[in-house]
Amino acid sequence: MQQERCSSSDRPLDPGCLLERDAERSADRLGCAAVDFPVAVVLPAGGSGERMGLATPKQFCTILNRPLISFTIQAFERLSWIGTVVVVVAKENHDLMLNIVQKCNHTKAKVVHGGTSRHRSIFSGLQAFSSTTDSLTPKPKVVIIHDAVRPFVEEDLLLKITLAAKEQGASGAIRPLVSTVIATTSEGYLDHSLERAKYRASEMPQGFLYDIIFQAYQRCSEFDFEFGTECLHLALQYCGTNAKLIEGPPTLWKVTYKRDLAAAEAIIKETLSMSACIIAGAEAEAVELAKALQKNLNMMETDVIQCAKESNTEYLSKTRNFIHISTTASNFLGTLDMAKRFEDTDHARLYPVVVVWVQLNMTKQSVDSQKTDELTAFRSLASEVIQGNVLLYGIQIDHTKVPEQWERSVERLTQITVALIRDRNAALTGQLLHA
Ligand SMILES: Nc1ccn([C@@H]2O[C@H](COP(=O)(O)OP(=O)(O)OP(=O)(O)O)[C@@H](O)[C@H]2O)c(=O)n1
Ligand SMILES: O=C(CO)[C@H](O)[C@H](O)COP(=O)(O)O
Repeated sequence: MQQERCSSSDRPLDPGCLLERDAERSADRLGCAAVDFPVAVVLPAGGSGERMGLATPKQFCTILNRPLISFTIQAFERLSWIGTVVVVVAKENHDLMLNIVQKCNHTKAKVVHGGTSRHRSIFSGLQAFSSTTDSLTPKPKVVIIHDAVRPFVEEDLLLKITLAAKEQGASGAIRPLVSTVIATTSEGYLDHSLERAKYRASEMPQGFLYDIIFQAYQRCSEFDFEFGTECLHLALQYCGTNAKLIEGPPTLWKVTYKRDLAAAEAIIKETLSMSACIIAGAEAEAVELAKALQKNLNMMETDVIQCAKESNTEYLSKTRNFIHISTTASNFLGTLDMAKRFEDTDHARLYPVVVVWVQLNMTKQSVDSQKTDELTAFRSLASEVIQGNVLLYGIQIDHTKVPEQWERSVERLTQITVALIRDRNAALTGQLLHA
């Protein structure tokens, strides 16, 4: 197997850690070493998403075929040092949530019913651990509370929050304020403004010694339950625990309005488009095209390999984008094999896998009937594998020995490939485009 790889040192970190990268694997090892006490999570997901203005509560809105809440659960579940993830939902969404848990295979998730306010829902989630009969949810030392609608939480921050909560009793993520906060008079005039540099926005996740936050909720007032928005405040007011504040990244923001869903989708798509694997076979022209494509795809981390053998599964953990170059007209058996394998394995369960079949035409001799058969077969394969979350596209490119013409074709091939990978548009699968 041949392997060539572009440098990745100047690339941004994954928001939401969608793919298992080396840095995360080592962070998880660090997490395991540093966290030698039980940690659990409560995800309040019992709201109705009024400000989103959709019939479906925002935590159940889908991004790339998967409910938003599943991304958030996965951000915790993938960490070996985190135990049970209690998901708190409204009673009427119980079955919906159980279906999501089953379909997305969220093995650490436990679903409980929430209340009429966020604080009531969080308290319900905490009570799941105080049951003496349920051995599935033993009481943790530290509990992380995180809004179900903040899908991009990374391991290093979770680790800091957890360790600070263990030391101080409470901890929370903060961000600098974007706008200045002002107080208004009852007549709608400016009363005074706060000195922005002195204040921070309180975000999530927050971490607590379980006993402290549980006691704070037991002691807090009906007014707190109904109108309060800050768990850290409850820990301070009712248990005298001053939270340690930790600055988090901008990706912690809460999906609140419709535009936030679009932004979350864009972040996920961008992250999934950061790498690709080009499978070129052994033929000289295909290898030449693979190298030209790799050079043009310089904004992505790319590997060129000869074949996608079952024994060689290393490439699977690195990317969810595959470009298969074949020179034999009408022969997409290799692509078929690969697409089927993704469908059969778990690789496409959480994120759609893109397979771009590049057909390098060495001659222009294929007759129209042959082309129609080929397209029909390709479309039927694409509609089959999309059931397993594999998005299959085709691009034809004519080989030419005229350098300028070839360069233009390769440039077009690059642009179409990038557009298909970035957009992950299900409606375009089964199309045979021409570069
Ligand atoms: N009774 C409630 C209300 C809110 N939440 C959860 O608390 C988190 C943050 O709240 P927010 O963004 O306000 O969600 P919603 O209440 O759903 O939105 P809105 O205020 O626009 O109605 C969300 O994950 C939401 O599902 C909850 O578990 N139980
Ligand atoms: O980040 C917070 C906790 O400190 C917010 O207060 C929390 O997400 C509440 O959500 P909302 O008030 O918008 O329902």
